[in-house]
Amino acid sequence: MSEIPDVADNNRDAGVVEEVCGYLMEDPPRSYFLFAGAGSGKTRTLVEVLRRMTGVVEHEKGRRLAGYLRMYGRSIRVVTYTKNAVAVIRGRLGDNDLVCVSTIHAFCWELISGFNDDIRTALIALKEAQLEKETAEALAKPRGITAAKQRDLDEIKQDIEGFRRTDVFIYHPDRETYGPGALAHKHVLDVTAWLLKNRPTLQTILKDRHPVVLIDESQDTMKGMLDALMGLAEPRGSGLTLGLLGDHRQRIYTDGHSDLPSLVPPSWATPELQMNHRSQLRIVTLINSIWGAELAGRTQPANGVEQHSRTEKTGGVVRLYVGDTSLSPENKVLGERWCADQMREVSGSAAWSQGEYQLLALEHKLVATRGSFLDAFGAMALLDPNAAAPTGSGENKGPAAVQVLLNELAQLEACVGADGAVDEFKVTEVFRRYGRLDDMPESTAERAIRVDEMLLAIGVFAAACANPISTVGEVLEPVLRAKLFEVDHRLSAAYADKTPPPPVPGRGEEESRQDRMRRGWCALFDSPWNQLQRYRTYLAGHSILATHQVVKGSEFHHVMVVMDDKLAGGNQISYDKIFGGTELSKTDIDNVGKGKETTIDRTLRLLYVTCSRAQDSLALVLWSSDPAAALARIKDNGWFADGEFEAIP
Ligand SMILES: Nc1ncnc2c1ncn2[C@@H]1O[C@H](COP(=O)(O)OP(=O)(O)OP(=O)(O)O)[C@@H](O)[C@H]1O
Repeated sequence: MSEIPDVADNNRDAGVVEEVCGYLMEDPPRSYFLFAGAGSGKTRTLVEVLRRMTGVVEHEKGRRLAGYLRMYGRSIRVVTYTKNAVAVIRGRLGDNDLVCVSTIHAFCWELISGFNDDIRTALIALKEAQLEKETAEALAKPRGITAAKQRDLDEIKQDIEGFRRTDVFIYHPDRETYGPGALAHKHVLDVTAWLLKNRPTLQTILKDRHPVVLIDESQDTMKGMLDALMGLAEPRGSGLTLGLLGDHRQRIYTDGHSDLPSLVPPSWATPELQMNHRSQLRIVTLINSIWGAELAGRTQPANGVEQHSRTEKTGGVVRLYVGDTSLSPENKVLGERWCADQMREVSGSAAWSQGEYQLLALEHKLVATRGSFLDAFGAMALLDPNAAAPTGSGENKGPAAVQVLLNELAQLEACVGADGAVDEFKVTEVFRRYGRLDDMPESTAERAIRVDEMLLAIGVFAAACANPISTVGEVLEPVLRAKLFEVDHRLSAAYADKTPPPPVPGRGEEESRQDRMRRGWCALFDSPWNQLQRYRTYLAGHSILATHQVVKGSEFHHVMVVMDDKLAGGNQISYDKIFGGTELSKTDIDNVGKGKETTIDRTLRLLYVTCSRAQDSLALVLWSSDPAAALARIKDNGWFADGEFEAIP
């Protein structure tokens, strides 16, 4: 074959940048939905469009648009899903005052901050609608409004009263805000969506500041905001032009619209990227077949662009290994090691034997088991189920009450050598960083006593850290006794409380928040200290272990996807159903009948996202409740060729 068709093939999307620029510069501009599949280089496309539209790259119409934006003090708004994506786009664009890039939370807050009366009205309207809906739903049930339900309804009424009494609302897109008037992240999106629909002034402000809004990962963007913006962009020429980038096959959050492509108005342009620049051919064909599969229990349409791999990426290895889910966690880890050895052989890549592959697991608990920090993770999840695990947004801080363990003590531990020796210079730096040297006693004698007390405590701390069997409680003891750092009052109170943990609630039994927290504290103090380090690494996203949900936008040469429904909890996802080891449930069948989203739909998308992270080789490990049945179905469904799947011995 000559080289010309190859180049042409790899460049099949080359015209899309110009095509999109064309839509945005038509008079009036035309909104568009860019279908950008996995690894299609959507960030690059977005940046290239922006560079042309703002006159960075020579472009006649772009120069005119830049002049117009500058004259009216306007800019193009780009909304991304994570802060990381903001940094990537800003980095690639350089200094460009005609483009404003932010997350959706920062965008919304910029629009509404300071409009306290409007925020209050919106919050009250939203809560009143919720109250009305929940009351009607409860009344429709045979038992009517139960005592527990009444408590919930009263809480909503109290919230409404609280809003009425609030003068000023506060918020920060990058952290939790506390205290009177503090808004939660979700509130800010709901309020902005409500105001954009109901307040013409805000509509005018938006159009006046940002006549063009481009939204990345639109399949996962909160429905309410998307609806409000799509409403404002209609009819064409209304003063707001929208560009949505997305891939509905990669939707993994429930916030987004379930079938965005079908909602796109017919007047919009729908350009498509067909290339997958990331993965080798075999991986691209696998993800194409996964998406195209006709599976029992599937309700979502198989619409979307069939992807093409780059012409030089002709290889790639995929394997599916199936084992018995009733094995112990230890045996499963051994089984996964066996799979990695097989991958080493079939792919010829040493990365598989050197632990240099990315393990993607369905669930945080599974990751914590594989990463040997289950006790610490379990305790954190009891203390604050919403903050214990990393999330897709990159906001991974862990429960607020234990921050001293995750920050100050981690830094203090870094001053301790493997032999338990303490680097006093570094220790002083850590104390200075946290302002702990500011209020040392004035008098020399008292100062010397305090220094001795601190050094003694640091010595005990260092010895406890160096001892591999120390618990969190043991390491914490000298820190609290000598008041080395400022500690959240909940942590010190829990430590001082020596009552035993309440019993674990039975199946279906409700547990009060206090009991759950007390169990969490006791479990945390008893957890091995060395697990915290692994937990911190995981939280920060630096671990080779990750859950499917947090790998949005990432890519890795070698990927092992571990699928174990047993550890997943809940019934939102089931790989075993997709691969045939478990039958569909009655609810699944009912949902299919009603055309509602099913477990199969959700799982298929998660599988699509995880598989499409791999560049060169991909191992799927399924822990099934019926490995023989699953293997028989896998043989039939055609995703894998003979020799590409086998049982884990
Ligand atoms: N035009 C191109 N030519 C060569 N390589 C490209 C091109 N566009 C993107 N790539 C490479 O392909 C890979 C995937 O690109 P990128 O991560 O931007 O895709 P994406 O569309 O954001 O994917 P996903 O939605 O799956 O996260 C990257 O390694 C990138 O450098």
